[in-house]
Amino acid sequence: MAKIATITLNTAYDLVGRLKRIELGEVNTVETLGLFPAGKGINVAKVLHDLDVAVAVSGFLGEENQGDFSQLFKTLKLDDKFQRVPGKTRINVKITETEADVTDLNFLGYQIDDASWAKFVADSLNWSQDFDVIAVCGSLPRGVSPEQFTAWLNQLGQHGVKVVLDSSHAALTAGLKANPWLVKPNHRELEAWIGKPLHNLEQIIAAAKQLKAQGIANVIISMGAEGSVWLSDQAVVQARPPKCENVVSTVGAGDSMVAGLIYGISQGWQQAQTLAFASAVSAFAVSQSNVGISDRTLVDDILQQVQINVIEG
Ligand SMILES: Nc1ncnc2c1ncn2[C@@H]1O[C@H](COP(=O)(O)OP(=O)(O)OP(=O)(O)O)[C@@H](O)[C@H]1O
Ligand SMILES: O=P(O)(O)OC[C@@]1(O)O[C@H](CO)[C@@H](O)[C@@H]1O
Repeated sequence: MAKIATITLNTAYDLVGRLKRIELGEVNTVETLGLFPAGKGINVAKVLHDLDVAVAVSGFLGEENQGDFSQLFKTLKLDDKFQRVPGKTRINVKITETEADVTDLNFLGYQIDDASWAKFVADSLNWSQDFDVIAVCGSLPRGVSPEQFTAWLNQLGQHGVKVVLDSSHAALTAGLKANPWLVKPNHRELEAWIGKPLHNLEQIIAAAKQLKAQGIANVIISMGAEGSVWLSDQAVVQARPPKCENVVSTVGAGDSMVAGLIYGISQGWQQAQTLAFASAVSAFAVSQSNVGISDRTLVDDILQQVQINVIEG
């Protein structure tokens, strides 16, 4: 069985709620409440755990409010390789409006000093050699520069480990320079990378091909309810999940997709089967407020409805 780790450099508590409509400048009463230890890599690990896969988790945690994280790792038996640093892990606020998308308020968290970063780099390069797949997910904390991130990712990929990158903005741009083994930008992130709007699937595939050509073996572009497309050395495959009619929260949909991809790859599945499964896991994710697979039979039901289209290969 493949050994898998996820790394979240900028962990977060997610404060998740729902209301009809946000009135800017007014007092808004939020109808539901959830507070979850999260951050992209931790979300990926939670989903993999629910699929019965053993996972190690790493990155940074603020020592002042680490309690719920440490508890989660114990409960889920995740191998805790997090480095504790002075200060607090940030809290990110996610509000779903009944007839709109999620509004994210992502706060700034702890500051990483040079000594902490140097320790993390040395430790992670050491333990990473025991792993087959390492997913590096989310934004950079304050104190870690894009250049430092690229240099570390380059080293991480040198021992044959498959590096999966799921990030955005500066961390994505910097991470892409290290040519990870697999990346999963969404449609908007791909537009930002190429520097122009992409209006249809043809344009998205053309841009993704350009990204792949720089030396990335697997490029998966997620497109929200429209599904996703995966370019590998073998094929270009598109997946369309059934549209979720009752979207509760799209927070973590991308993370669930990454977990589903890693799961299929670690099982040795073919590209189409892996993408179909990842699509089902992510489509299921939008029907709930927390991240994870609470009902595997529902995922299997969705899987039956995923449409797969081999575009090339
Ligand atoms: N409304 C929906 N109905 C069905 N499936 C969905 C819906 N929204 C998202 N998905 C599934 O989730 C996948 C990832 O969604 P998306 O492209 O929004 O990722 P993302 O932007 O990385 O997400 P995140 O909000 O977690 O950062 C999609 O490719 C699709 O399979
Ligand atoms: O600021 P980042 O690291 O890019 O994203 C952080 C975050 O929005 O990503 C997850 C959902 O994908 C949430 O759990 C978390 O709050």
